[in-house]
Amino acid sequence: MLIPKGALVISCQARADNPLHGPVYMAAMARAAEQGGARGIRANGADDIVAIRAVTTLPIIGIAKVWDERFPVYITPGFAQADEIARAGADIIGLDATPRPRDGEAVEHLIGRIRSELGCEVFADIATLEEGRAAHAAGASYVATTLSGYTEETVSRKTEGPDLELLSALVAQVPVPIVAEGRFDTPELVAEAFRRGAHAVVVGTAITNPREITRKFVRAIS
Ligand SMILES: CC(=O)N[C@H](C=O)[C@@H](O)[C@H](O)[C@H](O)COP(=O)(O)O
Repeated sequence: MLIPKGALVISCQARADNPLHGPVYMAAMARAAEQGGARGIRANGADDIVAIRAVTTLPIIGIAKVWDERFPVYITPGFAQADEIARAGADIIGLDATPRPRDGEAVEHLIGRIRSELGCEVFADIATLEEGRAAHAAGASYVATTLSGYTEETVSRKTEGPDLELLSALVAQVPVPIVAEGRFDTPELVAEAFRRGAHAVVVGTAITNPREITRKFVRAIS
């Protein structure tokens, strides 16, 4: 297992409209995260992954976001994207493991192919306990709460903070390393995730998105 128990993983992602978009900035973010004690990096797209791979030996959870208005699934929807990010240097392939429609094969099949053909661990982003169970049954190496609050089924449960209830339910009922991800935006919430039995915690926006961090401060004074 590449992500050690107790690891803080930092998600280094910036979309095209973000001033920090681009491999140079994301590689610098990854180096800063490593110097700060991160034990894994989550990154999007082959260009960023190549640049991050060149500056760190930390395990990389690679994802490839592809937006297609015909399908709700955008995190590594198919094998072609998984193959591309594995070649770029990702050790672990992160993907949307919900059963929602996607441009490609069924997720169970996709998980099996990533393991057997690419030899990579699979990091399953899910939104419900049932989806966590199914991802484990399909052979995922890690199950993460990433998509809670972001699928049609769970959007009504989206709170400002993370979905701690889902985290606890997964830890109790799904026998695979459970990763806390999504809106863990304070050190206290990260500590709470570990108290609840998380194997690792992924933090993104609160550490690597200065624009959102600034907005949070500005909201507090306006
Ligand atoms: C729902 C979705 O697409 N989540 C994405 C997955 O890669 C990222 O946009 C998040 O930043 C990441 O999951 C980390 O979460 P947070 O930024 O809340 O710490």
